[in-house]
Amino acid sequence: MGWGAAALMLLLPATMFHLLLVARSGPARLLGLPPYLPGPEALWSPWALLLWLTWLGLQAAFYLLPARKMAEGQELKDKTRLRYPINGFQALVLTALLVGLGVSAGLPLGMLTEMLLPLAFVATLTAFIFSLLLYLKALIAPASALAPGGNSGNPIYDFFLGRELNPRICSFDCKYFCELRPGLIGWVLINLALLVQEAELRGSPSLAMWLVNGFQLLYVGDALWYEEAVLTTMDITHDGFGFMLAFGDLAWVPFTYSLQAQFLLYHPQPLELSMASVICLINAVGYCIFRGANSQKNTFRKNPSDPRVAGLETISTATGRQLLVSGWWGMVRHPNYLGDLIMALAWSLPCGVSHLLPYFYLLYFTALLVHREARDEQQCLQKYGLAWREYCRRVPYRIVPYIY
Ligand SMILES: NC(=O)C1=CN([C@@H]2O[C@H](COP(=O)(O)OP(=O)(O)OC[C@H]3O[C@@H](n4cnc5c(N)ncnc54)[C@H](OP(=O)(O)O)[C@@H]3O)[C@@H](O)[C@H]2O)C=CC1
Ligand SMILES: CC(C)CCC[C@@H](C)[C@H]1CC=C2C3=C(CC[C@@]21C)[C@@]1(C)CC[C@H](O)C[C@@H]1CC3
Repeated sequence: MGWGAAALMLLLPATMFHLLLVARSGPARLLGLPPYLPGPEALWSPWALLLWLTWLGLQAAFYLLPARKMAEGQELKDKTRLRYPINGFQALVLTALLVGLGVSAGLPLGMLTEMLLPLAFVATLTAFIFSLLLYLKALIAPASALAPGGNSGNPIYDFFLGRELNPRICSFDCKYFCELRPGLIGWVLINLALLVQEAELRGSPSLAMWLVNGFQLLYVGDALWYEEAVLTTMDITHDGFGFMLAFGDLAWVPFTYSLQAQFLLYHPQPLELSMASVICLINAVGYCIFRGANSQKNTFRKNPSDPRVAGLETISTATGRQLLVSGWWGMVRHPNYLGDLIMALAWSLPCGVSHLLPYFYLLYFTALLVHREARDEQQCLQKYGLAWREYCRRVPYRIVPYIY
């Protein structure tokens, strides 16, 4: 258990650095060796540390600004509910304004692309230090504040999974903040810097770069616009906050999810307008399924008699909650994952088919969602018992109709 966690703590950062190095190498081979091993001078930069801490501080300040709404989380073990500010989209807009002002005043945004390696290094370092502090904080937390997993007694495993469910400093919720702000907004900022750098190098950004930037901005904008929905995800309601999420949120998301744009900067790809239109269509189909499914479930969970969902067929469960068996949730048991995967494909296609590297996200994400789906099934079976079995009988496919 502990060995597996230790191996992942080495393997995940190593994979991220491998991707960063390979993306800028000539052959850009996903499965090849990295072109060189970076020395300390390539990884460590006090400027990167300063920039990273400023970024975290800025996003924390945006988090603390008055919110348009305060949302309540799920009921906790001690029957209380935490309150969360809904101002993530506001943070995105404020960041965009600030960056826009900076660029018009001469800020060399494209230079950020030269700092990706040291920035990824300080983000990884922060994730380690932060997880250690969270582990120590959990030692003095009451038992009711601990997560169901992550408290096995094996320190390495617990450090990796995270012991406390909702670690907070006063009203500042560390996990909720990290899940949506610095990483997701950082991802689109890195994409933008890559676009600016491409314009500087080649006169204008390529069509492929525009598509990748546009699609991923839509995804991040959507996540922040529907921020409240994250409060019902297993990351917030079930998982502790440890190295896996801290590293995932702060380092993995910004530095590996921007891989397609990184690849395009160093390996420009021609893209016909007709092919670009097909890719836009694929992204639109994926987005409609993803958003349609997520909104249908959220609307239903908030108010089952809402006219938009009142006509859908349902199964009653012993808990008093119902499960949808028609509409998006009657097609497969995770229609939102299907939409997300179709979008992942559309993000890679602008990079052409000559390299496997830009398809890394699609491969990793398929594995992540298959694993996540299995965990969710387990939890739903525990929660809903026979009613869940009936749902599985009525809707036999998990993610892809007639395939899986
Ligand atoms: N880009 C990325 O890296 C990632 C993206 N995602 C995306 O985040 C979003 C959230 O995903 P995730 O948190 O995994 O899970 P879901 O949003 O799919 O939520 C699963 C929960 O939905 C409820 N549910 C399941 N089936 C039904 C039904 N038939 N009717 C009503 N409710 C049902 C159950 O909870 P209950 O009954 O308690 O309401 C279940 O636990 C997804 O769109 C996913 O694609 C997720 C992970 C990573
Ligand atoms: C480092 C590991 C391999 C795994 C880390 C996993 C994390 C990167 C993801 C766990 C759940 C996530 C969610 C999102 C981003 C990725 C992480 C943090 C979203 C915020 C993406 C946008 C969606 O609209 C909502 C997602 C919720 C879960």
